Amino acid sequence: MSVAVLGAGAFGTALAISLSRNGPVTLWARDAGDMAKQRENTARLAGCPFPDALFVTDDLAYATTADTLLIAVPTQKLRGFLNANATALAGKSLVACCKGIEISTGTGPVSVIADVIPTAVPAILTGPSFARDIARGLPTALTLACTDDEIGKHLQQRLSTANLRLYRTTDTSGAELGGALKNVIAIACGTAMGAGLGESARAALMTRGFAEMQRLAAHLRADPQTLAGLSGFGDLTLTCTSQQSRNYSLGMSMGQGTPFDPSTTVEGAATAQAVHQLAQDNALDLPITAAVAGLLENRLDVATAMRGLLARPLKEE
Ligand SMILES: NC(=O)C1=CN([C@@H]2O[C@H](COP(=O)(O)OP(=O)(O)OC[C@H]3O[C@@H](n4cnc5c(N)ncnc54)[C@H](O)[C@@H]3O)[C@@H](O)[C@H]2O)C=CC1
Ligand SMILES: O=C(CO)COP(=O)(O)O
Repeated sequence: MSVAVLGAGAFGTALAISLSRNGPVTLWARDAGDMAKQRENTARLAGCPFPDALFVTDDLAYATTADTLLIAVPTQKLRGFLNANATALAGKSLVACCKGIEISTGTGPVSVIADVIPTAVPAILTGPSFARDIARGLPTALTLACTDDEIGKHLQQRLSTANLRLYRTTDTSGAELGGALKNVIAIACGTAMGAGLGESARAALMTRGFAEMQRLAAHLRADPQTLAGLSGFGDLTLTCTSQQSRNYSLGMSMGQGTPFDPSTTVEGAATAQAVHQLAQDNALDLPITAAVAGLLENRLDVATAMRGLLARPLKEE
């Protein structure tokens, strides 16, 4: 099984570095720039040199001769990327390596792939992992979700390494929801910590945020077990507790009232908007998501958002 990673941001580069410890891997970038010469992605993942088995190219036709393609572009860019390259991607195993819900459709990456490239076998690789940890070969466990279990088994074998352990599921819906929704809750947690509301408040937001994740997943008929696994609870834990997370860091800036670089990829911002819309359309009660959407759209300030959450009617857990 030959592998190429399409998209050379931090995560795509880290995956390509990690997988090339198993055998040859192609990393495709729109603008390969000096990466091939420098043998390093200095813009997105500085300090992580490329192994010899990693080949960098900006030739998509060449990269897509691999039979397994990992797509690591941000969720809101995925449809455009697929549409632009539909012919080359037809009939392939396409593994989404992004976390989010598309604003225009309210669906996740697996559904977007199935919609644009119906002949492809879509899958998703998701779970708790920072790009830098993966690139350094630190121990990591992720979820590989593919509705076709036989193909899922092949992908699990090929994409696991000595330090990157993949667990398998056929519940693509649960896996993509966990990865998308935890980012929204991480923004909420970062905001609380940035505003000095304390670690007890963060624990409350994580727990009640997880309840929101489960509520939406149940509504969309995802398996609750998936949400309790690496792609849900696991990634929620990592992202809500680490300043390495861009979602958490955006929240910290909002809580502190400090500026944040708008060019940073923060998937939870668009996903908060998409999920808030989904909740409204389906009469679902997702108050933390609503608060994050309100903060991001400047409809709410932090104090008002927190007061609103605390003043909700008391209920059973
Ligand atoms: N950075 C991390 O630690 C992790 C990131 N992820 C996920 O990986 C996805 C990508 O994030 P990062 O790599 O961190 O972002 P990044 O901001 O480092 O890179 C995004 C890359 O996508 C490329 N890109 C954007 N639109 C494109 C298009 N139409 N065609 C080709 N390339 C395009 C950009 O040029 C850039 O290289 C996100 O969904 C993120 O949630 C998942 C786990 C860990
Ligand atoms: O998804 C991630 C960790 O699992 C990376 O988080 P950020 O996108 O918030 O940096």
